[in-house]
Amino acid sequence: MLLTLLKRYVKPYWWLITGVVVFQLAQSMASLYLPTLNADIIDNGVATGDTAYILTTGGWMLLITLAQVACSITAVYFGARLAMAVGRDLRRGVFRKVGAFSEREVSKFGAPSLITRTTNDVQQVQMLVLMTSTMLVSAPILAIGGVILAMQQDLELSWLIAVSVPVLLIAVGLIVSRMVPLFRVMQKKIDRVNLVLREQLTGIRVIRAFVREPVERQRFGAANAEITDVATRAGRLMALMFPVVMAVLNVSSVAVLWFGAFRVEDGSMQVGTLMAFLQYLMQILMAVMMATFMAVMIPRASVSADRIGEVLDTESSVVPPLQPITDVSLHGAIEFDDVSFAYPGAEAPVLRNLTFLTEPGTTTAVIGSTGAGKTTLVNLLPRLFDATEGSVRIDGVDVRDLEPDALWERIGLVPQKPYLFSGTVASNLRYGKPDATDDELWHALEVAQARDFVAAMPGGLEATVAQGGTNVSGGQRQRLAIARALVKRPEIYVFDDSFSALDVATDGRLRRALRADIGEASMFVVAQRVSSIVDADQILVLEHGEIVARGTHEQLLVTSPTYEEIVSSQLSAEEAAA
Ligand SMILES: Nc1ncnc2c1ncn2[C@@H]1O[C@H](COP(=O)(O)OP(=O)(O)OP(=O)(O)O)[C@@H](O)[C@H]1O
Repeated sequence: MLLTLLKRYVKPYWWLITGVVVFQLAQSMASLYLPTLNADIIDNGVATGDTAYILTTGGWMLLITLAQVACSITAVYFGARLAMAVGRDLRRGVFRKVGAFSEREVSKFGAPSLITRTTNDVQQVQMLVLMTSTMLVSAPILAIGGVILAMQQDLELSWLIAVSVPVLLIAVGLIVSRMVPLFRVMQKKIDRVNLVLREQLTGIRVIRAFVREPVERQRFGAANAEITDVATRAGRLMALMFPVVMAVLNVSSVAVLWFGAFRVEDGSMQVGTLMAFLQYLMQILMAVMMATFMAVMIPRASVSADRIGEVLDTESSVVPPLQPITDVSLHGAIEFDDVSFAYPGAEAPVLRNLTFLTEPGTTTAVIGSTGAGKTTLVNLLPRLFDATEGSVRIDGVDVRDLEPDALWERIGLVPQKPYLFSGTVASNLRYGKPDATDDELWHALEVAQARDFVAAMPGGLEATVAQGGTNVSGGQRQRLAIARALVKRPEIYVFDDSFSALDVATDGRLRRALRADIGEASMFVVAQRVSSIVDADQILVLEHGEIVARGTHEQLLVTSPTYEEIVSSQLSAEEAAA
């Protein structure tokens, strides 16, 4: 997966890769040339006391060193740009994919894991690109070139290379092989910490109310301890790497100097040659070390690439149609034709053989006990889920055949738990229609019975809204969400239990204003309270996923014992409260 991912995401930046390769090549060549000049200056300048030779060769060495540094910096610059670009594109790719997911896929991965995959996992791949771009070209050139040039300097001492390189490889290889399995565990542990943290933040009020802070602290502590434990084990191994490498490097240097000194003594080798040989051996070992760094990075990034790939390879279960119908003017006639629905993984269907038709411009209400399937029913309209059997049609067109954006543009959904985004009242209201004027916003607020409280907020339309709308009350949030749907002016409004937090008087005013304001649009209202739906053109009574009765309030009072029971239970509850 790592290779496939890299091929796909690195390819567009071929010019940056070319830059990296060219400058890496140049700086490696310079690195390889410097020890030869060094030997030259010692043997032909220092040894003979030729100052002029020292100065000219020294001048060349200085120039080459400067060029090497410049090439090295430029290569790193190109490499860093490449890594950042790949990281950005990957994050965008994952984000877009997740944006197209239906609820089914989001719950399959879990939101915290999707966040880790978009952030931490992408960062691992990005780090690999950065490291690779600085080492991939120079490491093999330094290793191979170093071996050739060292042998050229002195063939007899080259057995030292043959010994020290495998020793370093084996030592580092042993450490790396123990680190790799820890990485997979580590990413899972990060997922876990994210999950606990997220639950704590979203459920903070419940945690306080149930005095569960110590328990939650313990839960977070346990997740945190697990990640620390794995990270410590990986860190311990990583810490071992540096001393091991240094030990091999130092022992090899001493061995070269020891055996080289004998050859210098018997006159078969010059001091400069010995120094050059030593420098080449160091370069070779450094290259081997770079390779082992890669050996650490690759498996780690590979784990992350697999996790990113899983997301990228997952197709939304709500698939867009092959030949989408875009050119359609919807009037809002909704038809459920023998619709059944079961949640993924659940055997029993939540909705069973629903068949009904609503006329354009009318109000349809759904009532029933909790868990009867009301929310599930309305979620099928904007394709938050697709029907398992049967079809949902708008003006005769199956919602699965409509171009998804065309469908969503025409539906104004106010979910049971409306979500407000961080920003201002105005930015939230303009969510579905960015160019709406202030007058349009105030009008929508008026209809949603929200004008007064928004006017009283500091800044009015520009008043700050916290993430999730946590700085406004539940009822205010509901009314802002209704206003947001109204600003969009869709053909079909879906209110899922959107009036529950309103008092009966406000509820009544809001419904009257709504019906007058939305004109020809159709309305689908899920409600718990009979008073919210008495004037609906059609009421569907849902019981255990089936429509057990259908009609107007007056008709149902006569024909449906279930509806009559709901009405009388609510009346007696109101009388008891009075
Ligand atoms: N995402 C889900 N995965 C699995 N089962 C679900 C899911 N959402 C709801 N259910 C189940 O489907 C059934 C119907 O739920 P739904 O939310 O549609 O009921 P409802 O009539 O809207 O209830 P309420 O009035 O309490 O909101 C319930 O038994 C519920 O447990």
